[in-house]
Amino acid sequence: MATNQHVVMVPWLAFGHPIPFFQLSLQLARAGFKVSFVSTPGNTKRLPKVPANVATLLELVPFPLPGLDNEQLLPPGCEATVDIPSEDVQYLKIAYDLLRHPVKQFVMDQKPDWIWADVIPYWVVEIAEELHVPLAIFSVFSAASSCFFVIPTVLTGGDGRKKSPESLTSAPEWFDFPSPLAYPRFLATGVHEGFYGVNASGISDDERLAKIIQASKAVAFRTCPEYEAEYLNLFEKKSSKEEQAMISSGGSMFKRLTRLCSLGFGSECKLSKEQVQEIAYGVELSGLPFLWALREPDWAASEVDTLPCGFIERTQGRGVVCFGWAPQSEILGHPSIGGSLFHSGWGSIIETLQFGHSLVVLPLVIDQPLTARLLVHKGLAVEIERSEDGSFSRDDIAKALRLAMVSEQGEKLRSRAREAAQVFGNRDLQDTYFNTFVKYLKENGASNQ
Ligand SMILES: C[C@@H]1O[C@H](OP(=O)(O)OP(=O)(O)OC[C@H]2O[C@@H](n3ccc(=O)[nH]c3=O)[C@H](O)[C@@H]2O)[C@H](O)[C@H](O)[C@H]1O
Repeated sequence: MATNQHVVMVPWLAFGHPIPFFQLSLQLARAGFKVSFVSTPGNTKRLPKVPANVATLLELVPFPLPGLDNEQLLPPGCEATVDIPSEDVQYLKIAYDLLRHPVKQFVMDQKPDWIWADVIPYWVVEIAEELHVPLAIFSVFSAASSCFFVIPTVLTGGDGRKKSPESLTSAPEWFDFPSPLAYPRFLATGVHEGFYGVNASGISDDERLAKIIQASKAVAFRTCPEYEAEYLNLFEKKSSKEEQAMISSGGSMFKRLTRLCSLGFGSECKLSKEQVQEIAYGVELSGLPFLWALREPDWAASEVDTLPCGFIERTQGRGVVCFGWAPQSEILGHPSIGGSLFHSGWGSIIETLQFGHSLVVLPLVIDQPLTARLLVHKGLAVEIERSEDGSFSRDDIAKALRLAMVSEQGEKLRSRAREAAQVFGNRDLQDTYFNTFVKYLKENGASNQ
């Protein structure tokens, strides 16, 4: 059995991806694997420092993002979705796809035991096949979201039928159990276009995912059966893949629920002026203390312009707005945080539930409506009421925050969130899943072929 196997990690350039890939890389290095984490110089600089005790095993491999000819499709220095408007992500994919060349050379030189890829770099398939390196996919999405989109025929090597926007508004026909997963009408068209639409990169996200999944020996999910066993079983039943259930590295258990609410909307959501203002008025109306991680949006001339006039002054002493990239994981682990208002990004959900926080969700893009539906179905979150056109009101924001954080009828929600911490923050459980994952790697790596 190979010892000190070498794993090459290839995450996508959206921060909900490199962070879990980095956490997994750290765990593998601690387990004695050599890990090469491939990204761009700007992104590797934004990751936490590699601890000294694994610095010889975990290497960040920064490949400069190739320039996109002189059309300046991407402003210089933009290396992640957080740096650009949503409509420019297609150009980031073009630049990212050009990394296939340095990555192929690296794999040729290093001869690793594994390539573990994300859902976007479909070109790793050709590299893995040509250089005979086992390929697998690490899904930073939940098993439920993956089951919703990965059509069974794709899993068995057939063509993925492109679903219609209408079909996204109900649970897929291949779900053999009742499921709340579905998109509200006001998001279905946008999500459909984002996943199935062909963009400037020349290949749609669903085709990228299908190519990688079909060529992968295994699929690893950042989750656990205690939360979504029915979806993990469905995925396994519909595919010949083995799948490893595991959860991200947990933090310390959260002991006390106090009333400070943290707000964050991930790295991909670009909130409009109306949305930011309505959220601000809602937080103000709730009367709750808060900490808001707010990235300055493109439409604001300055940080202060982002918020309603006088908001900072009126909430002085009760709330803090942290502009720019905030240390979210650390904030959530702080004993004064009692709950979170999030966009329902899977990474933030895992980070929140491991501390037993009560959750208020405002899903906006990609898989968020699905992860929100499942959280509400399991009694772990309250979702902000939305109108037909997707808009929401400050009153609904305030009502949901008070229900989740302080009101009597929210006690059941809060106690369920505390119970969820027994799973999402359970190190023993995570170690069990991780050790199963390591055993699989060692028994199926290149040197065992
Ligand atoms: C998986 C998928 O990738 C995307 O992730 P996105 O970045 O939006 O959100 P998270 O998954 O919460 O990931 C966000 C990650 O960025 C970290 N963070 C964010 C903001 C900040 O100021 N500081 C931080 O440290 C946060 O701690 C988390 O680890 C898609 O939306 C999708 O919905 C999600 O399921």
